[in-house]
Amino acid sequence: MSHEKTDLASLPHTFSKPVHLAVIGGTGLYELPNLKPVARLTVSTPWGFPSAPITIAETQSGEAVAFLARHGPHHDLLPTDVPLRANIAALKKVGVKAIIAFSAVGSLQQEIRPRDFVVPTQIIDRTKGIRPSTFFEKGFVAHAMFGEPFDLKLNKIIADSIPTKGFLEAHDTDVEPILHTKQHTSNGEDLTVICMEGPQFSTRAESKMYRSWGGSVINMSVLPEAKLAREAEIAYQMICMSTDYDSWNESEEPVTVETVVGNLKANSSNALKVASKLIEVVSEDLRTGKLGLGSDLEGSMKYSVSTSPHGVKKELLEKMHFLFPGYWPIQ
Ligand SMILES: CSC[C@H]1O[C@H](OP(=O)(O)O)[C@H](O)[C@@H]1O
Ligand SMILES: Nc1ncnc2[nH]cnc12
Repeated sequence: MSHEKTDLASLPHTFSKPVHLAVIGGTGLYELPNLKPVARLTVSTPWGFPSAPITIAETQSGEAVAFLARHGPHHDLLPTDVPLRANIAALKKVGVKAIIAFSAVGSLQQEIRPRDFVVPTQIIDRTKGIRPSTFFEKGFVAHAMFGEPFDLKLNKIIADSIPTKGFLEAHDTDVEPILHTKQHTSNGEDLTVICMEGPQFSTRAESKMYRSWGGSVINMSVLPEAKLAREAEIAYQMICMSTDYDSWNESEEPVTVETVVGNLKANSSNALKVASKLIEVVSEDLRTGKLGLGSDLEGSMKYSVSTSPHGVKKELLEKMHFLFPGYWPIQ
């Protein structure tokens, strides 16, 4: 169902209830047109403004979901320039406990075909250390756990709710896309997303090296987004939408934006289908607390701090209170 187009600028700028679930849209996914937008929030954070105002939309059954376009509504932010701390902090402020993040990726494996979807379980960092990657700073030191970079409960909900075959639709071809999950790989192996800096794509040698490292797919977006969500105690899972075979596959032209864009339309419409299904399932879980989504992260950062809070500068603690109200008393 596509919803009548609403003039987003005319929406209220406040929303009184906390919103527990967020969808981050990547390349090709700039809105959730099948949901009814009910508010558009401009959230100022100690780390600046997010990539775009956050749209609050409602499902037919009245569940509220927050939507944020990672590269801005007109895709004018390079992967390196996405204000990730502001994005995650703003979502935390509206009450988000779980994030489903979509990303257009290159495939590093023959069996992951363009237009297939992948739910990764591991990450390898190939960014260049030029993206601010933590909410903490000199004067207040903390170390979040990141051995499992994605939320395992969210990962399982996705694998249980979306069938591997028969759910994603073929568009203008007869090849039906597949959803790849760790649960459905023959040997239960991790599916690994390599995160590179970009904005240029990889060389063939790099692409082959990533394959030798066990990489499944490659993008420019999962880090530090996933790290910041973990620090903010938000359950986070990325859903990767394959658009190309990157540069390793010598029987294909190395990836170009044209190839990526060619597959985006089919991917975006499948992403909306996946998002609609997951919004219902995850919202219900967050409402009933059945699986306790996000609950195992609650309070985790309180015990991850190395600095004694007594000597910490007041301004720094005030900044931290934006994310963790009440964790460390301000004297
Ligand atoms: C346009 S291809 C490269 C671009 O696409 C992906 O963006 P996103 O993850 O936001 O969908 C990839 O990470 C690169 O930023
Ligand atoms: N081959 C690729 N490398 C990095 N990011 C991508 N996004 C889509 N395709 C990609």
